[in-house]
Amino acid sequence: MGTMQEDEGLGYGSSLPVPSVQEIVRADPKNIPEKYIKDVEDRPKASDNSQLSLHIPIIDLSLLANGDVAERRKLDVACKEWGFFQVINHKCDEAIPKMKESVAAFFDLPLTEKKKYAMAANDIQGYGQGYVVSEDQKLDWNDLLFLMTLPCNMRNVKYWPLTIPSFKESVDEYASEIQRVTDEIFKNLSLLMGKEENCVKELHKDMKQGIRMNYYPNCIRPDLVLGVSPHSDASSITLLVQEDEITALQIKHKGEWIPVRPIPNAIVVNVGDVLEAWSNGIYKSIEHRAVTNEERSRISIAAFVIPGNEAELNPVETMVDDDRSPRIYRNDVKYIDYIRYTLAKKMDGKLANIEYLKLGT
Ligand SMILES: O=C(O)CCC(=O)C(=O)O
Ligand SMILES: [Fe+2]
Repeated sequence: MGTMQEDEGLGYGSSLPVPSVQEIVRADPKNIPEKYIKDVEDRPKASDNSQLSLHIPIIDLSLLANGDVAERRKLDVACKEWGFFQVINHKCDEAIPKMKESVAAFFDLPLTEKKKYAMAANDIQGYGQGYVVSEDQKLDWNDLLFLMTLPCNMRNVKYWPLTIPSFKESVDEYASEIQRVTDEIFKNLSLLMGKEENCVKELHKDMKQGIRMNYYPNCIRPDLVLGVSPHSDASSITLLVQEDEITALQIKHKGEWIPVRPIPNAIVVNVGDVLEAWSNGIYKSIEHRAVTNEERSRISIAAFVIPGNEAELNPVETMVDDDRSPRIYRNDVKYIDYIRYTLAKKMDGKLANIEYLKLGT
């Protein structure tokens, strides 16, 4: 592993150290420190739109892989109207449970052990909390381990808990299976965008994958806190696996928070800000958040597909039409500028981040 990378971090930004929520709950399950109690208007509401969850599109990857045109059209509608879909028949059925077990084994380690993989002051990789940039911001009910996983030369082993026997093997297998699913989705998106099938892949220049492993402790007052505050992802797409029995992820659809009810074994995929820009806003990067519950902790695993630093975020020319869809995104932003901008500010919903990519800002 190159020492340069170890010393300099990813160059994306950093996050301030805060206590482990898992330890706060372990010490006293009744204690919810003030810093985690959201302002009244930001708290999750009990009113529940779970009926709408039934309409979130389901995409069959095996049909996409067979060139099924109807399924490809479903993918188009999913990215335009929802920005979120659940993928079935992806053939990751062995890799997913192994990955979940290894992640659970990590969070089961004693705090002193986990701290050996703590984020360095200049990096977002490692064990810690996400997007903490100011001493007085409200915090999320979440601990995480973030690792760059692909390509292999991006890995920084000092953050990898290799004392867990299965960890590296599970992540290796999971990362490459998720890459296979990603490639299939990108092929289809390229065709939908009127391009050659390798177009979206090439737009990334040096495509990378980073995996955020989230641990959300249970919370005696789920009405006061959020597992993850509303945000959109600074990826091209994100592929998430979660627990089959707990509904926690919510997406903002037509102004309402809608829970994504898990389909056992499915992978939840969402459009990130980068694909929104490439598609000139035709595909939507949707705000989402996660809530907690009183009874059970929850693990989720989010694989972010990330372009190289030098990748340009210009809209693809086939998505721009002076009459029907004039260009609304800038032609002069590189990924590194964008990621630095987003990580430097508090994670406060989608608008602020995506605005940076739009014309006239
Ligand atoms: O845990 C979840 O369901 C959402 C996680 C998420 O949005 C993220 O890690 O970016
Ligand atoms: Fe997210």
